[in-house]
Amino acid sequence: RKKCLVIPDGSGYDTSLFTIPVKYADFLKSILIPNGLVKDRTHKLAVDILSSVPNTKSLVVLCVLKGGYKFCSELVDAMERYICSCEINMSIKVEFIRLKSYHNVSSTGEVEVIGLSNLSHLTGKDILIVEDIIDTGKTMTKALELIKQYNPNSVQCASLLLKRTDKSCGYVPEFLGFTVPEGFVVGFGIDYNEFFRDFPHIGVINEEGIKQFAV
Ligand SMILES: O=P(O)(O)OC[C@H]1O[C@H](OP(=O)(O)OP(=O)(O)O)[C@H](O)[C@@H]1O
Ligand SMILES: Oc1ncnc2c1N=NC2
Ligand SMILES: [Mg+2]
Ligand SMILES: [Mg+2]
Repeated sequence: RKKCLVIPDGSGYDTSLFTIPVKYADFLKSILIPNGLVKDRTHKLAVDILSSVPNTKSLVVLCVLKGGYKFCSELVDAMERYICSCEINMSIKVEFIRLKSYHNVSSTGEVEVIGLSNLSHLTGKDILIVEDIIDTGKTMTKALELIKQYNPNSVQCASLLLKRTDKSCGYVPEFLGFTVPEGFVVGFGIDYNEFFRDFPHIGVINEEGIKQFAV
């Protein structure tokens, strides 16, 4: 598997070193990956992905909502800039699928497919699934199972984060931004019960936050 950036166990910057939205200030333990580093790493992933599909004329990017939206937007923008500046003849279409399995800090074990956009036009296409984080791997396993039913030409996955956890089913994406230690991460599209998606950095929620926004 290609290299990725390992965020070591015990990492984390003091939140006082960054601008933090007031509404979240008391509910974060630390900043794991600042927004700038997230974007820098994403831009390199865009080049890695395009270098791995030299003869593909059209790529379908399948964004897994809701968590994947910020990473997918940043990744596709970087891919389009590269395609344009290198004068590559290629088109990218973005499609969306909504999968949900988390409640508070745990996977429910069931992956709910919400509002399935018709995936029939994935048949015969080269697909890149884009996710924010892979933890147990249940969501990605479900996504792959769903998509393969439509006989695509190829399927690869890009995930911003991979959690180093013994709960993992062992699935590893073809393209990966960072591996992160145990701990519930939030920000850059990643939520805790729909909170923190708008938080610009990847941070670790604290116990007060887990209580404050529990459902
Ligand atoms: O590998 P897993 O253990 O399945 O966890 C990873 C998945 O869980 C989260 O989605 P969530 O269910 O929170 O829905 P959301 O994307 O709308 O936040 C996250 O965005 C990934 O899709
Ligand atoms: O750490 C996490 N933070 C938010 N959402 C998810 C996480 N792991 N799987 C889903
Ligand atoms: Mg998700
Ligand atoms: Mg979520």
